[in-house]
Amino acid sequence: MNVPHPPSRFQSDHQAGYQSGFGNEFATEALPGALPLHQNSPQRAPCGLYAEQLSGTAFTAPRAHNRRSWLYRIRPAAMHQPFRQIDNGRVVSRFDQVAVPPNQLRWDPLPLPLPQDGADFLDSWVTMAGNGSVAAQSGCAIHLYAANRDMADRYFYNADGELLIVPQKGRLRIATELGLIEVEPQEIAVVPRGVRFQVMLPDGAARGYICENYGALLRLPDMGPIGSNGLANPRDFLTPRAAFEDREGDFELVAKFAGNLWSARIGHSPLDVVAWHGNYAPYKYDLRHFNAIGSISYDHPDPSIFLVLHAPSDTPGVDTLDFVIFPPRWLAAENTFRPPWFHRNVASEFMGLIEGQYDAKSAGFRPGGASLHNCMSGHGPDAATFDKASASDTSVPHKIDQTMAFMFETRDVICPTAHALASPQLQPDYYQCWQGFNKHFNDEGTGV
Ligand SMILES: O=C(O)Cc1cc(O)ccc1O
Ligand SMILES: [Fe+2]
Repeated sequence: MNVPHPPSRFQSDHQAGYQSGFGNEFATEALPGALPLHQNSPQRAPCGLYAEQLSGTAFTAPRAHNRRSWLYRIRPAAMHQPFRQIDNGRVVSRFDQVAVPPNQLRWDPLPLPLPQDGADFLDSWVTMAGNGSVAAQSGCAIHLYAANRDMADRYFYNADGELLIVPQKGRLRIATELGLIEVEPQEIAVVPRGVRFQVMLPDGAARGYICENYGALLRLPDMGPIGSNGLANPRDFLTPRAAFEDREGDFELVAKFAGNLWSARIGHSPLDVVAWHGNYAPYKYDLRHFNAIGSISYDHPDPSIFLVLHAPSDTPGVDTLDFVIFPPRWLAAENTFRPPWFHRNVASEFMGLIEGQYDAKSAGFRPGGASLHNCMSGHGPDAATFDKASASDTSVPHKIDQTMAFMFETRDVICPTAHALASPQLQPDYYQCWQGFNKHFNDEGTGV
């Protein structure tokens, strides 16, 4: 049933403004005086609003990691009809159902939906792979989206994890309870577990990647000997100012909870938070601001040097999830094989490409595509890249430009879904890129 609703009236104190800093204690109000001062839960909150706490970590988490926000809203979040289970579509949350091949895997980009097969951001999720467990709050799922419809009159929240959204094509306008985030390709957005939101597509269509992090909240890495500056700088992370819509109608609230999708009717927009304060909030980051650090002498550092955000495990130094990028940068290492080397890792690697070409692959890894190299599966430069880099002049620096690749790297094996293994986008001949290596070996002792 299509009931016309009044147009969205999204009100913000600074429509285009964000607050800067990673995990800061923010305070923001879309109406002057809506935020109570010096107390969270006054007997009667200002402007007739309801006060509500949203916790992202245990109440007793150490102060440095404790994340919660206080929301001052037109109606409490509890006010909606009961949820009923709906079809999960192509969203998968269990990864123990498929025998995981140790093969290197690569996929072409997902086609955008045809106009007649309209799909909004949420409809369009296709789970490609994942690990861990929603119930144990550890691991992650990796989804692709390819959408061509706004999420009009429906809203979503994910109780299973925070969402790291990596647009590859088209902008996203993510209206959340805590304010509006607009992202374009080369930017990322993170929507915390539980935060309700709606996604609009200003360009009519959009495609990208989502990492659903079931584990500890993503955070900035410690930097050790790098020092106090570099990599992703905290002030480049932007959190929206309070913005709200006061909108009544017959709307849908979709929840992802315990691995399944659920739908409830709601008679008002849940994006009705007029003011909030705290440090549990969505944010965005422009990957082009990443301060890439690399070798200025010889050899190629481990890709952990390009870590943007990570979700630590309970084992010091071992992450459940790393988000790593391969941005434009100068390569200056002398007498060095400069592209990614051949390797096998204990960790598992799911890669995507936002723009351009990735320096380990001469062809076949396309923007919007994906690759998966699991625990101890050999991979690295393809034969053409190896030949070129082995012959290049390393006495001069070389700029890798107009590219942005990324990697979701995990401690646990990344298990592809049945859908991903049967996908028409799967490249059956990917292994061929490592078949053309010539034998250079000679036993006379001095190289090739
Ligand atoms: O596999 C890849 O292309 C990612 C990667 C890049 C690199 O420079 C070193 C190791 C690594 O896994
Ligand atoms: Fe790798």
